[in-house]
Amino acid sequence: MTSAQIAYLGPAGTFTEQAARQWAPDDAADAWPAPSVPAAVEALREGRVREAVVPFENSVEGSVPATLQALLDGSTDDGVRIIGELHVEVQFSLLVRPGTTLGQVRTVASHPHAFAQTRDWLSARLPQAQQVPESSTARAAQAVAEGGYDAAVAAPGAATAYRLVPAAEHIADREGAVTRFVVLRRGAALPAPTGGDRTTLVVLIWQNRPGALLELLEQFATRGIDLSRLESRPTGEGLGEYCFWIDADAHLSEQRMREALTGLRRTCRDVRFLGSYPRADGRAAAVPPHADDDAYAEAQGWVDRLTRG
Ligand SMILES: O=C(O)C(=O)Cc1ccccc1
Repeated sequence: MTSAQIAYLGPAGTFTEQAARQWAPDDAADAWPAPSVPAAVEALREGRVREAVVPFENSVEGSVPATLQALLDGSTDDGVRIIGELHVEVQFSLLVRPGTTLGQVRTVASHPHAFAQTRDWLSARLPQAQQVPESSTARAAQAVAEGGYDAAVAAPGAATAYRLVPAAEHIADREGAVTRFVVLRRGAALPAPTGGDRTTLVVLIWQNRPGALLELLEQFATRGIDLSRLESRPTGEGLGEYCFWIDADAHLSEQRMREALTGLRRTCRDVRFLGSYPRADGRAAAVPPHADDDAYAEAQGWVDRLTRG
């Protein structure tokens, strides 16, 4: 692989490629289709690419475990940060080699998230077909072109790249499914606050301490910070050992977020900061008057005056 500007979950024709093009249209010609999410993140850690675009979560199926794991796998401070996010509406087609009919399909390949979003359609229309997970929808389409499977659940646009044709289109069980992609950089300056930002954290609480999760949530609640995502994931250290993935609707440069983070650092076993970045939907955060920077500055000034006497 030569040095590229941007890595994405490949090969060509994935939804992640659509997200990468949307993020950096000028870098499209110099993008590297990584064979997996960990490979894309690794290329970033090794400085072979400037940015990596990876799928993070989906409105139907939830988070993409490979991405969460890849983000945690580095050293505690490898400098890899989320600097942006994108929402992409995904549509699925069943792609086959020209001449294959629906009735001839015995094996279907795709990314597990694509299977999850077309489950009802596949069980109604291809109840006998074997479903084989692949690293991405486009990898599945490529494998169909190579003769490895009869069909792939993939983006409509993948048909052109692999000379396939749709045996069925619009096969998602729910219309309007949205996938959230994140853009990663290593050693990047913190993106400037916009007033509609998000901070992603991974927090380990002390086990066997009653109220530990409540204490974690209070760090945000008392500082007027809305949480848009909270997910517990196993740490891999044993049954019952969990970490919490949190998206908080505030930027690290805001005092309320800095104080929440200080509180987490004091009271939790471990805190990983994965980035503060603008929300894809551009929605401004509703900051209660008691939690804006002016309120913090006024209160801090009062305490300082009391201290000085
Ligand atoms: O496999 C792809 O094309 C991806 O980009 C991952 C994915 C799979 C299914 C829905 C959204 C993203």
